[in-house]
Amino acid sequence: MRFLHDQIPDHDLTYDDVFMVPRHSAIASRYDVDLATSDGTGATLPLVVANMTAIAGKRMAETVARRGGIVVIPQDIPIPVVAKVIADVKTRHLVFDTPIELTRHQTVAEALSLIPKRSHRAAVVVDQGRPVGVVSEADCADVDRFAQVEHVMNPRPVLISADTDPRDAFDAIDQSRSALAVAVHADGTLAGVLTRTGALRATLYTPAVDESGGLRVAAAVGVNGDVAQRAAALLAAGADCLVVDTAHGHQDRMVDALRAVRSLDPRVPVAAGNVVSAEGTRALVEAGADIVKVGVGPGAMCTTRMMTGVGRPQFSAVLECAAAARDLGKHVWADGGVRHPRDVALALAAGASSVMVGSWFAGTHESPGDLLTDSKGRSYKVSFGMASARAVANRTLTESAYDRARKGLYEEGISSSRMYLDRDRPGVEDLIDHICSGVRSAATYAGATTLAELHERAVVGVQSAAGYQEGRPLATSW
Ligand SMILES: NC(=O)C1=CN([C@@H]2O[C@H](COP(=O)(O)OP(=O)(O)OC[C@H]3O[C@@H](n4cnc5c(N)ncnc54)[C@H](OP(=O)(O)O)[C@@H]3O)[C@@H](O)[C@H]2O)C=CC1
Ligand SMILES: Nc1nc2c(ncn2[C@@H]2O[C@H](COP(=O)(O)O)[C@@H](O)[C@H]2O)c(=O)[nH]1
Ligand SMILES: [K+]
Repeated sequence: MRFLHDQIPDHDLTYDDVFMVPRHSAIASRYDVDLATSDGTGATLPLVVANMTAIAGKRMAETVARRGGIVVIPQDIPIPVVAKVIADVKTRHLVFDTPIELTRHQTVAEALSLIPKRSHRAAVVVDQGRPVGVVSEADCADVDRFAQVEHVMNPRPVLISADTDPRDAFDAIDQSRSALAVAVHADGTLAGVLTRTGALRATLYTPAVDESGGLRVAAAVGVNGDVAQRAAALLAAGADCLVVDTAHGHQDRMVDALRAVRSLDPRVPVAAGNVVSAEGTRALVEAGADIVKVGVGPGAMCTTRMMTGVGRPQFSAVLECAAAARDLGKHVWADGGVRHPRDVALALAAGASSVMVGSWFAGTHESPGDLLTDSKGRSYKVSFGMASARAVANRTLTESAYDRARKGLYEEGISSSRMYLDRDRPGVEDLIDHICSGVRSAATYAGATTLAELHERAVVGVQSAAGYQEGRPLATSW
C-alpha cells in the first residue's frame, strides 16, 4: 500500500480518515476475487469473530465457519464447555444449516422461544429422527401458546436429498416458493435445512475446514493462571488456532504466556495481542506469535481510551504493525472498530491478513444472547465488553470476595449495550454477504484478485470529515 502522491501523513489515522483511489483493473468480475487468507488459519474469508462472550458461541462458530471465517471462543468459557462447542461445531454439515428440532407434542410457546435462534425463522418437527413437519413463526401467529406444534406445522415441507447439489437445491426451493427445504439422508433422517439464500451461499463460499473436513474453530486463553494447561486442553479439544489475549499485549506476562504456549509445540497458528506498535509486534513474534492482534481502544464496547488516554487510531496501528510482522514473515489481525464493509477493505489494504469483528455481529440471530424487543418494537441483543464490570465479575466468580472487589475497580468496557438487529441483515451471514461484496468490489477497484494484491496495489489518501461525509448515503432529501 502507498499513500496518494506518496505523502506520508504526519499524524495517525483511523478508517474514517482514509479512502482508496480506484486504479486500472483488468478484472472482469467481482467473483474473480479470491478472499482466502494466507495466515495459516485456513480461513477462506478474512473475517475472525472476536472472543467476546456476548458474540462468539457455538451457533456463531458453526455459521461463520460454514462461510469461511473463523470464530474465537472466549477465554472465560470453562474448558469442558469449549471442548463440547469444538466437538459440536466439527460435526456440523458443510452445506445445511442445523435446525431447531422439536417433537410433535412440544408447544407453540416453546417453538416461539426457540425459533428466534435461527435466521431462517423456523423449526423442524422430528419423530424418531425423521422430519414430519416444519413450523414457522407465521404458523404460530394467533394460535393458543399451549397448542402442540403438530397441529400448526406444515406437514408437507419441501424435502431434498442430503446429496443434492446446492445449485439444484436453489432451483427446487425457488420453484416451490417455500421459505426452506428440509434435507434428509437416505434413511429418511434429518440432515439439516437449506433456504434459497443458503443454497446460493453454498455455491459462493468455501467453508473453513480442517484436514478431517470438520469446520474450523479457534479458542482463546488469557495470560493469568496456568496458561500452558489451558492451552494444552484447548489443543487436545481440537482448537484450530490459539489466541493468547490480554488488554496490554506488550508486557512480560504475555511474553511468558506465549513461551508457555510455544513449549507445547502447537501444530496450529498462535495469535496474540493486543499491541499497536512495531516494537510490540516484534516482541510478540519473537515470543512465538504467528499472528499479532492489533488494536487498543477502537472496540465498540471499549472505554480504554477514555479511561487512560492510551491507544492509537486503528488504520495507522494496523499499517505499522502489519509492516513489522511482514518483515518477520508473520501476520496481523486488525482487531476492533469495524462498522462498515469499507473498514474491512481498508484494514486489508493496510496489510492485515484478517479483520476481527465483535460488536457488529452482536446484533444478529447467531450471537448467544436472547432476542429482545424495545418499546418501539425493534429487535436487539445485549452486548458487553470483556473488560467491563460485568465480564470481570463473571471471570472472577471463583475468587475471594476481596480479590473480586479489588479487580472490580478496573473497568475498561461497557457492561450493557443494545445492539439492534439490522432489519435488512438480521443474520450474521447477511452481514458476511454485505462485507464480502464490499471487499470484493474494493479489490477490483484496486485492480487486485487476491488480498495480497489488494495490499500491494492499494493507494490510500487522507480525507477531511467533509470528505467522509460526502461518501455517506442520504436516506431522505437534503
Ligand atoms: N483491545 C483492547 O483495546 C482491549 C481489549 N480488552 C479485552 O478484554 C479482555 C480482558 O482483558 P484483560 O483486562 O487484560 O484481563 P486479563 O484477565 O487478561 O488480565 C490482565 C492481567 O494483566 C495485568 N495488567 C497489567 N497492566 C494491565 C493493563 N493496563 N490492563 C489490563 N491488565 C493489566 C492485570 O493485573 P492487575 O489487574 O492486577 O492490574 C491482569 O493480571 C480481553 O479479551 C481483552 O482483549 C480489554 C481492554 C482493552
Ligand atoms: N478496551 C476494551 N476492549 C474490548 C472490550 N471488549 C472487547 N474489546 C476489544 O474490542 C474488540 C472488538 O471490537 P468491536 O468494535 O468489533 O466490538 C475485541 O476483539 C477486543 O479487542 C472491553 O471491555 N474493553
Ligand atoms: K471505543
